[in-house]
Amino acid sequence: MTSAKWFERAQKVIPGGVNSPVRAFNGVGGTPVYFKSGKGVNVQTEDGTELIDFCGSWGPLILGHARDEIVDVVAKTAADGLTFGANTAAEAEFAELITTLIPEMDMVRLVSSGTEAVMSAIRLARGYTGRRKIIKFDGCYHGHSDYLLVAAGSGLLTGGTTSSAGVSPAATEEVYVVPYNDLEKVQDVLKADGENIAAVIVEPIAGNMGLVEPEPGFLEGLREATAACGTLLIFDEVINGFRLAPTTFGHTIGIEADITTLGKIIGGGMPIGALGGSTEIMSALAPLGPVYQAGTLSGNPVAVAAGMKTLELLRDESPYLKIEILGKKLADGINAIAEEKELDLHCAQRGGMFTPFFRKEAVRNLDDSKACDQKAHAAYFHHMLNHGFYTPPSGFEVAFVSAAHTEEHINAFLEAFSKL
Ligand SMILES: Cc1ncc(COP(=O)(O)O)c(C=O)c1O
Ligand SMILES: NCC(=O)CCC(=O)O
Repeated sequence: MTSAKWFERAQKVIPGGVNSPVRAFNGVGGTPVYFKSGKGVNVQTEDGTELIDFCGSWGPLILGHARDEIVDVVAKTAADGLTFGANTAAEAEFAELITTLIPEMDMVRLVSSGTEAVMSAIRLARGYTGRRKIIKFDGCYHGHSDYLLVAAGSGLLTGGTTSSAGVSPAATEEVYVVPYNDLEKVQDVLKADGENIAAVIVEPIAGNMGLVEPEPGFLEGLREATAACGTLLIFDEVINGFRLAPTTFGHTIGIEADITTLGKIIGGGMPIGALGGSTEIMSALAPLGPVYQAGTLSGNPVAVAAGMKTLELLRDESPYLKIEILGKKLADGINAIAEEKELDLHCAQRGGMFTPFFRKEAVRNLDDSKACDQKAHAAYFHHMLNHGFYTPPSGFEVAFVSAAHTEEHINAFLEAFSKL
């Protein structure tokens, strides 16, 4: 049965036919593709076609689909029990590995998604500081917990709004929203109300309004300004973590956040999230401290096994230079073709993350990203799809090059792109 037929069936029993709005193709039009199987960079669809995947399940698949070593350990672990709701040796080993690879984390708590990790990090920051308010950045997305569904990126942006119905105004009234890369504004807010602000949360490299890099001094400035008034700095590294090196982005640039959240890559394709920080801050979590945080499936043995194997492979194989070279080749190629054909676009790229922005000028915040031509993005998306390449179905996302991609895949992508 075709994707179109499956979508028709699904829409009757699943709201919008999807289990996450970003999959609905609302930003690009047309019918979502139904995936059947994946290996390496290739996915097979219900339409009988094969696609080369540059979405990578929105980020977890830095080693590609169904890497043998990960699938093997998942199968073996699953055969020994899917969940216990009790402690396992593997979760202790996994926490040891994470805290070794991420020196700013003395302790880490595992949860089941990035959303949960961030939701818990915010509660922890409030509980630890005894303050209520937070600062977030316009266009950053931190999952779908109430406090953070304001001025949010990702699927909300794609849907044409940046907030959600059903969120109590009381929740969002406690959130200051500041443009990304606007350090002065953050300093002003902290100066005026710092003693009531529990945390500043930021995606150190933003990935939910397309790829937007922090300008020199921005993250350093956040570190300084928060430290000066006892406000915690939270780096949401759900996308960034283990993306550019086998550690956090914060660690690679020498900036220690007070709390770091992780997800995606650290589960190797299984549902997981994590939050970590110093012993002092993490000790505020129950059962040591007063901040409650829990989960039936937290530290799930199958997810932990997949995550452990993924981090070990990343540590031991270090595919990062290869991914960076391929990512740069892709972005340089797109930019050269755009120049030659006088297309109004440029490609932002960092390591394996890239976003073709459909305007020539640089994008440094949400307003810039919103000024890009979304119709042109939709045309690009469908053109690439028709040529056998799957990229995120929205102009407000990042696409991913993985360790499973090769130069041939990049050349083929550029060849197809040149026909745009
Ligand atoms: C930076 C960031 N934080 C949090 C989340 C939420 O993670 P999840 O979708 O696993 O709940 C995402 C992605 O969706 C994200 O990109
Ligand atoms: N960059 C945005 C996401 O990764 C979101 C995935 C989802 O909500 O399904």
